[in-house]
Amino acid sequence: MSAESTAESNSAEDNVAGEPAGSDVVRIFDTTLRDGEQSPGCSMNTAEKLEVAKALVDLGVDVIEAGFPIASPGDFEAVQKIAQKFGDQTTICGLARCRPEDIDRAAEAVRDAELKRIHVFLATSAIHREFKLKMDKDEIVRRAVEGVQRAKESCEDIEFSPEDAARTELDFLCEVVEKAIDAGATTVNIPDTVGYATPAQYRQVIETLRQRVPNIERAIISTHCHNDLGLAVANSLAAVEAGARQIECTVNGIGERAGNAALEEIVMAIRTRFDHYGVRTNIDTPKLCSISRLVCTVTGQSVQRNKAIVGRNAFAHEAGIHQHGILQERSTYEIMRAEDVGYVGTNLVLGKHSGRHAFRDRVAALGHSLDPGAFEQVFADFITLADKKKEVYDSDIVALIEDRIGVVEERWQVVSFHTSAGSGSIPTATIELKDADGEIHCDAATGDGPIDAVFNTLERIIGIEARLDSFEVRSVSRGKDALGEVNVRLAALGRDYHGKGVSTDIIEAGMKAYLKALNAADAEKASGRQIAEAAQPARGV
Ligand SMILES: CC(=O)SCCNC(=O)CCNC(=O)[C@H](O)C(C)(C)COP(=O)(O)OP(=O)(O)OC[C@H]1O[C@@H](n2cnc3c(N)ncnc32)[C@H](O)[C@@H]1OP(=O)(O)O
Ligand SMILES: CC(C)C(=O)C(=O)O
Repeated sequence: MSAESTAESNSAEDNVAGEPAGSDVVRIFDTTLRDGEQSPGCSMNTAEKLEVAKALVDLGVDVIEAGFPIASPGDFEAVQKIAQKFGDQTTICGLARCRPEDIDRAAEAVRDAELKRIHVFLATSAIHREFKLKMDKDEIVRRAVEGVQRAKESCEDIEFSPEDAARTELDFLCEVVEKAIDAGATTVNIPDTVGYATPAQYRQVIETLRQRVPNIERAIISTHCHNDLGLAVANSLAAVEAGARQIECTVNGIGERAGNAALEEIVMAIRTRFDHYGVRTNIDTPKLCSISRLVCTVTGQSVQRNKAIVGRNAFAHEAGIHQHGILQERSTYEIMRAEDVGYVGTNLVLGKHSGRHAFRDRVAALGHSLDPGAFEQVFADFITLADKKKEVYDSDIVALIEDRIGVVEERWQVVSFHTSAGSGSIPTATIELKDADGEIHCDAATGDGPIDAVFNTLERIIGIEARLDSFEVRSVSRGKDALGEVNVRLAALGRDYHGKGVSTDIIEAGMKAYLKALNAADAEKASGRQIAEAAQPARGV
């Protein structure tokens, strides 16, 4: 039976969210930009968040939790811009504590979205009540109800989360959920905040809510599972078996501590095991790998090679017996097709004589849509690369696209560079950079090796001292002339920055990566200067 035919056979009884009760659609609520961003080292700027939001819309997620607007002006701005830009295509959600100021700020941030949601949360477990919130059960219920009611004044679509639900006494959880629905919640999310649940136990929590909460059919039951014991995906799927119809998850499973349930794993488990779950999602699965790589690029955090669905080895077969089986019949060792998740292999592609039409087709087939300006830049990079390299692969094109992602304003650009190194000589770099006003700055420095010398020279010209925390280099495709990709992470001006660069010359790739990170630091330094200047009383008036 196809997913579509099952969808048609649903019961017609509607809940207040307009979804048929017992619907076979599992909504994907993506929280990469909120819980994912809470992961150490994963913070993103507004331009990067907009880039990820666009990819999430293209992927087909049902809800984007774009941030926690009260947390900072930057968070507010990102949620507001995402709401303005994408709020007519998918639901944009802002998170709020059960506090009037949080709820009003979240309401303001999502106001311009046609499809909007406010997500209010309050912890309900005994540990959180006693030690964190210092509230008794009555106060929790009162604050939860007041929070939902206040949110309801500015938005129809309200989600309520009893934080740490999986460790909450079941009787009390049922009471809070019932009152939150009566107050107007259209989705009730049951978080396993600390990743403590097991699949059987979590399944039982959802079943109990469905049996004991009299108004439960008026809301969608949602999951939000953390991965502290590596059970986030298994727990989310167990909840689907029990009737949950929204899953909160993040791309690559990033998030607080060990992370959240990984979106790509949830989606492919539901799709691949339709025979078991009998439900479907709205996700365009061939875009899974490209969004995974996008999130790696903007956060500077790569996924491990053996990561399910999106890891480099997810469809690689090394052992002879497996290769033999695959050659006879693919399904002997593969339960899904690489093309169904947009896995980028090493297909030989285009050459320097290829035109824009063929290149645009290939970019689309790789799961990317570029605006005309970015397309022209990537096409120019491709022609330059095809001139240098005998064979250009899909993975090279992906690297070129990602090299352009998140590049908003490059305050400093390379005009030329030269390095010298070798035994018996002192490694030296000489670099010319152009600043935002077009002025050329040239300097030279030495280092422990040519890369160190390049980094020291960049710091001297830009005037920012940085500490290099990590430097990773990998080959993007095969062959000695392969593109090298360098990822750096550095600390400067009290913050962490990361950058990625690609080139067939790994010294140049390292320079591009370090410059991207220093450009981001310098942009923040400049905006800090502007704020400080604006705060000064005007002089000479
Ligand atoms: C499980 C989750 O992922 S929840 C989301 C977590 N995300 C974040 O925390 C985002 C980043 N956080 C922040 O920027 C800040 O913590 C802020 C702006 C939200 C709050 O900052 P502050 O006002 O300085 O408070 P601080 O974070 O130190 O303490 C939290 C306060 O909120 C209260 N609180 C926590 N959760 C809730 C809630 N759901 N509803 C109402 N109050 C709550 C705490 O009891 C504490 O109150 P107190 O200040 O009266 O003691
Ligand atoms: C705000 C809630 C849903 C949360 O992030 C958690 O409980 O982990």
